Amino acid sequence: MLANHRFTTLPAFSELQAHFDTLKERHMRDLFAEDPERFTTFSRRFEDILLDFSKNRITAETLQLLLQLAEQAELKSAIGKMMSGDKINRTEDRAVLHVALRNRSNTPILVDGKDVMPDVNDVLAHMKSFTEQIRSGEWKGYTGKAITDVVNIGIGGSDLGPVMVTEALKPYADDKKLRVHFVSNVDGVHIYETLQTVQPETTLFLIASKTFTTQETMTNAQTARQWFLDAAKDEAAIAKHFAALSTNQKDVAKFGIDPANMFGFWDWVGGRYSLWSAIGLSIALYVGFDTFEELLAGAHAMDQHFQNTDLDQNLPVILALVGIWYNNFFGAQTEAILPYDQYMHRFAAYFQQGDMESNGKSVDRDGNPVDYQTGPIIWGEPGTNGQHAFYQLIHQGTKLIPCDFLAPAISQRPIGEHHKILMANFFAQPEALMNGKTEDEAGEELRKAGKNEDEIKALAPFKAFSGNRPTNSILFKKLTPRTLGSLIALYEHKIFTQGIIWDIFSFDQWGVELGKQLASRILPELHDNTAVSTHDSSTNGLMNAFKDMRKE
Ligand SMILES: O=P(O)(O)OC[C@H]1O[C@](O)(CO)[C@@H](O)[C@@H]1O
Repeated sequence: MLANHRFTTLPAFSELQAHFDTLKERHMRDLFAEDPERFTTFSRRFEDILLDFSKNRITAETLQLLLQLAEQAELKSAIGKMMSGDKINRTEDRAVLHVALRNRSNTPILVDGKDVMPDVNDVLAHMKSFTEQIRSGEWKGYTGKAITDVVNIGIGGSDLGPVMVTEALKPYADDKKLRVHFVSNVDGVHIYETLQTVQPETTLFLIASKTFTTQETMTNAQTARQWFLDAAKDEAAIAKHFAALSTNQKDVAKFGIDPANMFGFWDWVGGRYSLWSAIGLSIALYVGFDTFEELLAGAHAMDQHFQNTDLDQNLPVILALVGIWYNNFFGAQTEAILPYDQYMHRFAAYFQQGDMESNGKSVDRDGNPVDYQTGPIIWGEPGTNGQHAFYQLIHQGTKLIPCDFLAPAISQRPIGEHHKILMANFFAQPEALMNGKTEDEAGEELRKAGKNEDEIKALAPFKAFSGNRPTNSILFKKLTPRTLGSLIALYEHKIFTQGIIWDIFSFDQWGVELGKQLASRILPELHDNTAVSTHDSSTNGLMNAFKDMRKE
């Protein structure tokens, strides 16, 4: 069981508040000027990953107090509890063991007294042999042809991780053994457009759903099944073209999927932490099983770092603490994740679910409403695209938006000057956000450009940048499977750390239930043209307008 505490009554919390008052007006430009060692003091390395957090509004004292906060929240003990299979997801009475899925050292991890590792290894072995059969062409479809396309049907955690990772590791699929497609939205457009691009006789469908009851996924799966049967005209052919990634054996069997094609996992794998499980089968099929294992190994290495490294050297802990500093003291509402790597273009979207579904909570572990801020709004797009879209607000808007910049030192696709240009931007943006530009500096530039003093006076306020806007820079050698695994685990553990310190449960997601319940109540009401009057006037009005529009 996790120990409860009231976040705002931890001794370090009030010390941080007092400290904040002394620091809030200080400019990072001055902090850098005062300390030539600032980069060394506020940067950490893990394998090929460098975290520079020196461009934050912190001093050595801030870091010390934040570390005390983590200690007072008993973070170390909480990490130990997660890693050893304690049922820390109390509202669902479950352990939280995505770390077991990538536990490459194979040390036993017990849940209810039973080591989970043999089952984990069995599923990995099953995934491996299946992957090899499909990729080698040994596995034949119902007309005797090899599989060329894999369609993963899933949503949320059963989609976002595989999408993000297959995009990120595209260079590792250069052998072009298989194409992968992802269908998530219940909007029929999504499955329609995907089915336009594949052939029944050479397509493998992966029905990815932890519960195997998710409305969107089951609707898409039934449509895919029907589309397939329209061509194959034989239910026996399903065994060659459908596999299930799920914890729900009963419903998988009901759907008609051969039990030999079911890849299981367990209730202690949270949906948004499941890409390491059977849910990652599309990844393994796309990049090959060895590459998938490297991804697992990278995550495992980060798990060990998180568990065994002192808090002040611990990358996930530092990221988490810096986030708390802005969230709870500066009042920042959002955090941007900005990868300068086109292959990582779904990284922010992935952690939108990872972070917001985990820490979007307003009740503490005692069941009391919290009187402080918890999880931030996560958003972001790859650089440099974002620079030409929303960075204006980050540079000159009224909101404080802490940003994480991520980039590889070595491009997967070194072409001409592209990577150096990309990296020049990666270095320039955090520098600009930190330093800003004073009105005097802006005026001087205008003077040099030939403007007269009246023009300078009129224009300089618009051309000035306040600066003092915080960033973390995460520079890594190359986006290898191992590094990607480590980066994902880095953010996962950041989320865990923040949840522990905020005294909330990060591994349930009750907030998604109400909308689901209402949708299932509304669906039957859409089946005929009868006017609806059972909801509030807005919902009634909208539903009735919908019915009217469809009459015309
Ligand atoms: O894998 P499943 O059971 O289909 O769930 C999909 C997603 O739905 C959610 O439960 C939220 O509705 C997520 O937590 C999960 O990742």
